[in-house]
Amino acid sequence: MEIIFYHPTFDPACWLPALRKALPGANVREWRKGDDEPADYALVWHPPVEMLRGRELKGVFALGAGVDSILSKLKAHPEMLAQHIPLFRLEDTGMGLQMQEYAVSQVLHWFRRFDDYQALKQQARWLELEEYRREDFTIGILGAGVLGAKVAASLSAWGFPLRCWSRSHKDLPGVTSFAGTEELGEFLHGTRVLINLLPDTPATKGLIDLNVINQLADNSYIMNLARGVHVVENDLLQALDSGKLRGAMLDVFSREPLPADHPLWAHPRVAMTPHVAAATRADEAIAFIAATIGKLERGEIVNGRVDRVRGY
Ligand SMILES: NC(=O)C1=CN([C@@H]2O[C@H](COP(=O)(O)OP(=O)(O)OC[C@H]3O[C@@H](n4cnc5c(N)ncnc54)[C@H](OP(=O)(O)O)[C@@H]3O)[C@@H](O)[C@H]2O)C=CC1
Ligand SMILES: O=CC(=O)O
Repeated sequence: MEIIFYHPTFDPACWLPALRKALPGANVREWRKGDDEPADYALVWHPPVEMLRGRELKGVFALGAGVDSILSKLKAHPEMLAQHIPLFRLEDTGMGLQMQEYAVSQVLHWFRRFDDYQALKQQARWLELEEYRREDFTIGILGAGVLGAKVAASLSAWGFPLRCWSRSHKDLPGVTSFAGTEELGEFLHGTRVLINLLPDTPATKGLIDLNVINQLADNSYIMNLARGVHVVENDLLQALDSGKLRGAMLDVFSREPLPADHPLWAHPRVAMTPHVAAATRADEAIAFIAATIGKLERGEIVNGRVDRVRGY
């Protein structure tokens, strides 16, 4: 079995030996420009078109959870990957726990008003603020897939009222489920903390705009852990300035790296991280890929296949 690997930033010296160990019998090589030798599987992130074009692969694995970049490239270059070649993505592989750490720590930060106390500290003011009550701190999670469900489970342990919004209804313990555009308004009404874990698809781009934000509870918070294109950044800034939103925690942006002159950098009630909410962990990703290839070779059912029409 021949496997080709391409990632613009991952170190092949770390990945290739680990892949060879997990897939004994497979020849794993780093794909380099000009390599058109046969391959059975490709493991990729932001692959050049010429790497995949014309290959009769048994499967392509995206080395991350989101497949928006590869699907948008495919839209521009449909010849890159024939429709019948299955595309897989990483399901959890350690990202769930990272998302839980991120979401829980930030929700508690807002709930215990550490952002307000930090602002008071800047003014050397000793002031006891009114406590927030859990019952006024409903958390709404956009996207209740692999990562959204994990985040919901971790917040549920802290006793917050929880709701999720997805395409289909979910049965998650302690979480009220809403589905489809017809239930979006009900989901937003009363939500105090909005956490975004949707995939980037034509249906979700620009979803978090002023219209959506205005339906949240007053003094609400937004945490974007998915993709920058989900949030209309000017609308977010407007809602922060009007006081509708109390704060935003952003991991992803419409442009990455965020340009140095972008107003989000300077906004006092915006906190941010540089797209690090949940990184691909080599060991767990390789275990998932090796197990999936094993199942594919044996003709078994596998997880993680992307529906290219649906877009995730
Ligand atoms: N910032 C970071 O470091 C990282 C960001 N991510 C982002 O997180 C995203 C989510 O990952 P993951 O949980 O694994 O993805 P999943 O595919 O498992 O979950 C996606 C969820 O979104 C829902 N959904 C999709 N389209 C719509 C729609 N139009 N309306 C309502 N709900 C919709 C799905 O509904 P249904 O269940 O009904 O199909 C599903 O619940 C990734 O696509 C990626 O962009 C991922 C990893 C790291
Ligand atoms: O943003 C990262 C991913 O895995 O998707």
